[in-house]
Amino acid sequence: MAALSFRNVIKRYGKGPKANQVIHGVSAEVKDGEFVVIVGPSGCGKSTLLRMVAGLEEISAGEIAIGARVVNDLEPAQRDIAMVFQNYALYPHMSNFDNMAYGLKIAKVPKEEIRARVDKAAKILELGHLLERKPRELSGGQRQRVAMGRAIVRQPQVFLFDEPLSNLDAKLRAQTRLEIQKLHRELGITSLFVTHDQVEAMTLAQRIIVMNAGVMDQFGTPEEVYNRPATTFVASFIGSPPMNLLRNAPGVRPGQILGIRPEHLTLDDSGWSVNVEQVELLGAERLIYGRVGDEQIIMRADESQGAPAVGATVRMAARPDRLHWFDAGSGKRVE
Ligand SMILES: Nc1ncnc2c1ncn2[C@@H]1O[C@H](COP(=O)(O)OP(=O)(O)OP(=O)(O)O)[C@@H](O)[C@H]1O
Repeated sequence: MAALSFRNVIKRYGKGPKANQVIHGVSAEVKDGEFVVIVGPSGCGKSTLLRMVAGLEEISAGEIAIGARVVNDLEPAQRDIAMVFQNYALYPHMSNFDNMAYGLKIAKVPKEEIRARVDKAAKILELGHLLERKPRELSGGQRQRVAMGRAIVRQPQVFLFDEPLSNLDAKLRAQTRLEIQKLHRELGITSLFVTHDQVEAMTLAQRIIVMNAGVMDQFGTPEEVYNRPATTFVASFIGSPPMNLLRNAPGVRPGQILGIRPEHLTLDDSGWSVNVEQVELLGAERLIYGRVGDEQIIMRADESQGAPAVGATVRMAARPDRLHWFDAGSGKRVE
């Protein structure tokens, strides 16, 4: 196991004046044994960051270190990492056992040791009875577990996961998420996990890196990212429905943005006047969509608050201890 350091990492695709810089100086220290999720919308650079750790992309400037070793110039095979991909990348003609054993065979690990390591991984992943089958004879979730098994047997310093759950249906995704958590508890291997899914990020991560167009906007625990978003981008990316960001509401001065999560609004006679445009019933909760002046506002209400009629005018107030203030120019949180 090892810590993982990003030191002012930059990535450009292409050379010369046509070069396209996509990672703009990322610095972060992932602790030994930590599970860190990199999250952000499509194109923000999360896969590029992961692929630079893996050695599948060159690092244009800066350093990546695994433990005490700077890995910039090391081949992927020398980096002591194992990667789990979205599309499993299993060999279809090999049994699941051979798929899991393949990397060890190449590395000339003795046969008995291969058997022992594969059996141990299969036990952790509950794959024991499926080892003699081929990948096509498994479900998507089972295939993903074989892919994880192949990574585990290598006993790497660092696990890299590139959207490994995105091909699974919702139920299997939730189940595999639990398995990955269990795996991390048992093995304690430093892990970097890329996803565009904020729920996955919030539930899996010990800490989250939120990427915004090649810049790391925040690196913090799920609680920090949710309760103290560093920028308006983080505030609107994490949380569903997103945080309300108001520029023109009464009480907001020019140059400021006021952030309020939908669950921190209440119907209260002292609040803003809001025209209700839509009400969505979500089981025990309802979402009330409305307008305060020319801005949209969303409130999450429980049953006790009743449901206003569409077209009605209500008053909404924010919990004063749950206000977030941002600078309108930079989008950064103002303390
Ligand atoms: N080989 C390449 N050549 C040129 N540009 C690239 C290359 N690979 C990625 N990019 C660009 O780099 C940026 C970051 O891409 P990257 O794949 O890291 O994003 P991502 O956050 O992982 O997105 P997604 O969730 O869609 O996979 C994008 O603008 C992309 O177009």
